[in-house]
Amino acid sequence: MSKVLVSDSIDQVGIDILSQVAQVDVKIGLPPEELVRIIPEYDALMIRSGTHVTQEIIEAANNLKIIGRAGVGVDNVDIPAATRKGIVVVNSPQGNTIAAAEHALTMMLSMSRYVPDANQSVKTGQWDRKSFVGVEVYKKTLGIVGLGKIGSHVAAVAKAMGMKLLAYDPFISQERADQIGCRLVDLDLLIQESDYITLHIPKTKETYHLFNAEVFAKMKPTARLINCARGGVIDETALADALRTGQIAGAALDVFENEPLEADSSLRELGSKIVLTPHLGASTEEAQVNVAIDVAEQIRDVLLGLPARSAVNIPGLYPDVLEKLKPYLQLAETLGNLVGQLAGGRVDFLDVRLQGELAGTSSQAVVVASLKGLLSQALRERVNYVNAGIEAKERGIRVIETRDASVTDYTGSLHLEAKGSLGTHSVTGALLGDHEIRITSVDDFPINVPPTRYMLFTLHRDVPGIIGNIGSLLGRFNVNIASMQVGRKIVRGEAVMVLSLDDPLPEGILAEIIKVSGIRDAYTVTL
Ligand SMILES: NC(=O)c1ccc[n+]([C@@H]2O[C@H](COP(=O)([O-])OP(=O)(O)OC[C@H]3O[C@@H](n4cnc5c(N)ncnc54)[C@H](O)[C@@H]3O)[C@@H](O)[C@H]2O)c1
Ligand SMILES: O=C(O)[C@H](O)COP(=O)(O)O
Repeated sequence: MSKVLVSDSIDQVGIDILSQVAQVDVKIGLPPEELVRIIPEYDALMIRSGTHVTQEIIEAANNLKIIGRAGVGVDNVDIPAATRKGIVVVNSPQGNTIAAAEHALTMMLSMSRYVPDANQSVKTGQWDRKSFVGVEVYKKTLGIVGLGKIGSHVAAVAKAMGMKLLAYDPFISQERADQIGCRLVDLDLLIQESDYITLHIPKTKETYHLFNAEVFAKMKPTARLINCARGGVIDETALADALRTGQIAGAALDVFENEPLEADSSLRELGSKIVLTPHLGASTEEAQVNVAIDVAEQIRDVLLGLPARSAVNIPGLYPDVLEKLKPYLQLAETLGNLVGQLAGGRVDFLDVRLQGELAGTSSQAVVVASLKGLLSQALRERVNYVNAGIEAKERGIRVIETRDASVTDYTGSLHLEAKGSLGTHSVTGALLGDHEIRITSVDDFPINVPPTRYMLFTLHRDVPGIIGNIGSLLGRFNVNIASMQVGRKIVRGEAVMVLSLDDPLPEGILAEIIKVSGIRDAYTVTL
């Protein structure tokens, strides 16, 4: 039975789903060295933002197939290391959208009306109505940085509260911003004109300390900043200075560069100018049920050999695409394996040509499947849909994709051409009505054979006697021929012969085959 480690607190509904297919161990708050020690036992790891899945942990994770992040942000997982190791990483892109958006709005309002401080004052026996005179958000300008799922929901609610909306997001179209009712502007203008700025961006190289001393100097002195996205997008030391010196009026933070926030952080000493919560954006009952179900189902599926619906490191393999392309992916893997062996080791170029009906489909998954097949001889079970692209890149394989919808020999066909240590070779394949794979050309010679485990390909002159000579040679070595076919472009010109064999070719026989008069070249392939 598979084993799943749950190392952050997740809703019981997730544990129940995982328990259908695996032994589930819940161990929260493990020190990193303990995680490194026990991770080899596990097939799957389920986390939230509390567990940092470092390269060291991934390298030790010799049985791990999937890391499930019950939430959105995967910046606490070393994705390149997981990808290289062939571990699929999944998240729940939408399960906590509403919770996070509502938390940002809560922070905006409670900061504006001093709710946390007023509450504290009443609870400590006071009745102070003078110190907590707030400001309204109505008719104020809200600058939204990152107009994705959470930013868009914040925009919809803020609009209903009568706020004017500005947005900065270099990856969002004007049309989308118009739909949401936001004026798309550059970051500088947003910083200068906003009364409130709310951040809904991921933490990346580009967004690290995006809000820094220079930015605070440009903000209105009455402006307030909200961050329910990720710690690290704000320079916290510069923010504390800006609040202390009155450069800006307030801040409300749910996320921090280091979590838990250090006990002596200067952010804790800014009184009513700042509202702080301990990363509670996703902490609603509804969101926790959503993300636990979403991610536990994906872990269960992957452990059962099914695809994941929200993998962040499998290019192009969305469930609907996958369902349609599944038979073609098998074709691509088989042809990739075949052309890789014909081209010899050290392939440095692969052309993936999608023909006929296939030319109209999303090619990314077909390319990944072709690469998986191509690399399977070298990497065996170490290569999968997760790491095929990165492995190919690291081996310096240049991949190009071409499309030719005009090819109509079969409904859809795939042509792969590879250049390797044995020169440039190509294969084409198609699917029959029942999804059976057919190899339909080798080095542009037309054939029609199903792939089999052991195959022999020869390039020869189309003259009498060759087929008989090869047949008797194989007979002498006790190799049984299951089927044989010749493909040629012109009579008595060059031709290829394809033999399906019941047994692998014994050592040394290929050299004997090449010596047969008329044979130019011979290749043996194991699929
Ligand atoms: N506080 C919490 O508990 C909590 C909960 C959920 C999500 N989050 C965080 O909120 C953030 C947003 O989540 P989402 O679901 O809306 O993600 P999303 O992917 O839907 O939206 C992110 C948006 O940021 C934009 N973006 C990327 N780089 C940018 C840049 N340099 N400048 C401006 N915009 C940029 C993208 O184009 C995208 O539209 C994430 O960091 C996520 O981890 C926090
Ligand atoms: O990215 C997210 O989904 C949020 O930051 C939530 O994090 P959490 O699951 O640790 O609450």
